[in-house]
Formats: sequence, C-alpha cells, structure tokens
Amino acid sequence: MAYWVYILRCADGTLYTGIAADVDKRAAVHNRGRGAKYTRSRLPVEVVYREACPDKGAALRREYRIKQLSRPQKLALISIYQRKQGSVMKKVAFIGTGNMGGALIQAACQAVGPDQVVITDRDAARAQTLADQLGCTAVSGNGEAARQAEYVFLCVKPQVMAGVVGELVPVLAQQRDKVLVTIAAGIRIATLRGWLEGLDYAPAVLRIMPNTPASIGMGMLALTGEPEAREEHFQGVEDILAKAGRVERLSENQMDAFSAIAGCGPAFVYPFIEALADGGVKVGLPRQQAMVYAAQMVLGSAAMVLETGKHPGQLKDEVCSPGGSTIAGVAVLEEKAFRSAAIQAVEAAFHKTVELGKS
Ligand SMILES: NC(=O)C1=CN([C@@H]2O[C@H](COP(=O)(O)OP(=O)(O)OC[C@H]3O[C@@H](n4cnc5c(N)ncnc54)[C@H](O)[C@@H]3O)[C@@H](O)[C@H]2O)C=CC1
Ligand SMILES: O=C(O)[C@@H]1CCC=N1
Repeated sequence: MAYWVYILRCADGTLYTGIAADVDKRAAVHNRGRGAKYTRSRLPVEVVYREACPDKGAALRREYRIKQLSRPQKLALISIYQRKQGSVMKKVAFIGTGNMGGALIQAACQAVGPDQVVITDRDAARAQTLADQLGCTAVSGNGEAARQAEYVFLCVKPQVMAGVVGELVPVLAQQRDKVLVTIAAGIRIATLRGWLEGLDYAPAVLRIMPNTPASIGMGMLALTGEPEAREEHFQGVEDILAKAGRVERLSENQMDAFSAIAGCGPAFVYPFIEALADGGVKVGLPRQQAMVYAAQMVLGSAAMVLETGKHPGQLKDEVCSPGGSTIAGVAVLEEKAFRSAAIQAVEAAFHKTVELGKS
C-alpha cells in the first residue's frame, strides 16, 4: 500500500517532515495538537508537500533524506512540487461529489471549463470517476481541494458539514482570500462561521440552494450572503453557476422556504410524472411513450407559467372545455386532495429543513 512523506508548514513558518498512510488525517491529528511535540506549539499547520512511496519502509528512508536537507533545499522541493500541482489557483473546488455536488460540478465544468475545477470526495473512486467523465481534476483530501481553488463549494450533508468545515481551518489560516459556498439545506451562514474556530479573520461565506436539474442547465437556484458580503464574490458564484439555470439572490430568511419548493420540489414532480405515465399505461400506452408524453407535458406547462405570466388557475381553465374530459380529471384530483397534498409536502419539507439546520 502506498505510504506518504509529507511536509507541513507550521504557523511560525518552520517546516516539519513526517510520514503517513493518509496525509490529511495525519495533518488533522497535528492540528488537534496530538501529532508531534514540535507541531503542538506551532498550530495550525498546513500540508505543503506530499510524495507517494511504494511502502512504509520506502517512506521512512525518503523522510530521513528530506530531513537531511537544508531549509532552502526543502523550500525548493516544495516550490517544484507546488508548481507541478498547478501554482495558479483554480477557480473552484467541490467537496462532495454526490447527487447535488455532481450536478453542480457538471454545470461548473461547462461554465468555467474543467481545467478550472478541482473535486474531492470521501469516496475517492466516486470523485475520480466523475473527473474522468468531465475532464476536471480529482484530488485526495478536503484541505487539498480547498488549497487549490479560490471558491470552495461545500456539497456534503448537513450532518457532516461541521467536520468538513473544521478540516479547512488550517488552509484558511494560511490562504486568506477564499470564498466558501455552502449548499447544505438549513445551515445558516452564522452557524457555519461558528465552525471556523481559531481563525483570526472572517472569510467570505455565501450560501446557495440548488436543485438537481442544474446538471442540465435547467436548475432553479437561490444565492444569499451576509450584508457585508462583497459584490465580486456574488458575481464569482454567479459566473460558476452560469450554466446551472436560473439563479436568484434571496435574503437568507427565505432560503428554507425556497429550499422546500425548488430544492426538494423535483422529488415531488417526478412521482407525479411517473404516476401520469402509469395512468397512460393503464389505458393502453407503452411505458416509454407514456413517460415521454408526461414529462414533455410537464415541461411545457411549466414553461407556459413562466413565459405567459398567467396565473396557473387561468391556464388550467383554458384547458378545461365545458363538460369535457379535462374537468372530469381535475375533479378527481380535487376529490383526492391533490393540491392540499402538494401544499402539505412543501410545508413538511420546510419544517424538516429548519430542523436540519439545527443538527
Ligand atoms: N440532492 C439534492 O437534490 C439537493 C441537495 N442539497 C444539499 O446538498 C448536500 C449534499 O446532498 P447530496 O448530494 O444529495 O448527498 P449525497 O449523499 O448524494 O452526496 C454527499 C457526498 O459527500 C461525500 N462525503 C461525505 N462525507 C464527506 C467528507 N467528510 N468529506 C468529503 N466528502 C464527503 C459522500 O461520499 C457523497 O459523495 C446536502 O447538504 C443537501 O442538503 C441541496 C439542494 C438539493
Ligand atoms: O432532501 C434534502 O435534504 C435535500 C435538500 C433539498 C433537496 N434535497
């Protein structure tokens, strides 16, 4: 198994060389004050060099040789390494390449180019597969991804967000110009700030609420920041999301309500499309055709609402001929409390979002 030699830059600028099976985990141990006596009094530390060796023995030998180098020689080694890694900061890093992170990564690769996108995931194979598909770069470790980019999108579940943000503190302590962008449901910017313990400044933090149709440029997204957030940061995020769909700036107080409609909403619409197709199958259509007809009908109906500006009630009336077939179907939806179910679904999603924000 590969073993790593790493060099840390300590808070006082001195360098520390060590070996580890997982460099990021080891760096986190150092930053908790339990890595080595030397680093304990020089926190936070940042990983500035890493070199893979075939096994632990080889890593130990390489560590010994690096420790024999003078400080200027070590700095030269670090500098060559960092140049190879791409000394020019990439535009954006994504931490978490799951359903939503993956969708945003696709959109970002189109907007800013895959060469400007670096991604990482606890599931390294997942990140690598996506990077291979899109041509962006997968790296190992959340800190390393953040180190390489200007904008850092946090695309993990709310329940693990605190830990992930904590891992970024050493990088943020060294590189003060990053913009953090959280996509997590419910988590307020102030809450996230609370997890940035130990920093002697306040990094830029913005928050978005996307939805999965962003992967095909048809998303509905909201963007919010603190009153003191800089306009250039809003614009930077909007540039990254330029191919994701419609992006609206919103006050943070409206984010959870927005999330309940636009973030969760696709999962309310898909069962509707599936059920319409089931109905079509029941009355004799092949499944695949029924699905396409239902989906295109929902797409067109949504576009009518947006493009005509007419109230959906009016658009519905325009379809219902007196004594015709549509009103017979509408009456069944009313009888089965379809609209009430949709209202309650949004309300339930809203309350759960607020709850997630407290977790
Ligand atoms: N799925 C959706 O439609 C939407 C999701 N969101 C938000 O997006 C966030 C992610 O949700 P999904 O993509 O649905 O979840 P997911 O479970 O599909 O993806 C989460 C990813 O994070 C990775 N991960 C977990 N712990 C990690 C760690 N410590 N370091 C690095 N990576 C780690 C997982 O391996 C996984 O690939 C959540 O906060 C959610 O609230 C927001 C809007 C819509
Ligand atoms: O289900 C969730 O919690 C996330 C938030 C919005 C959509 N999916």
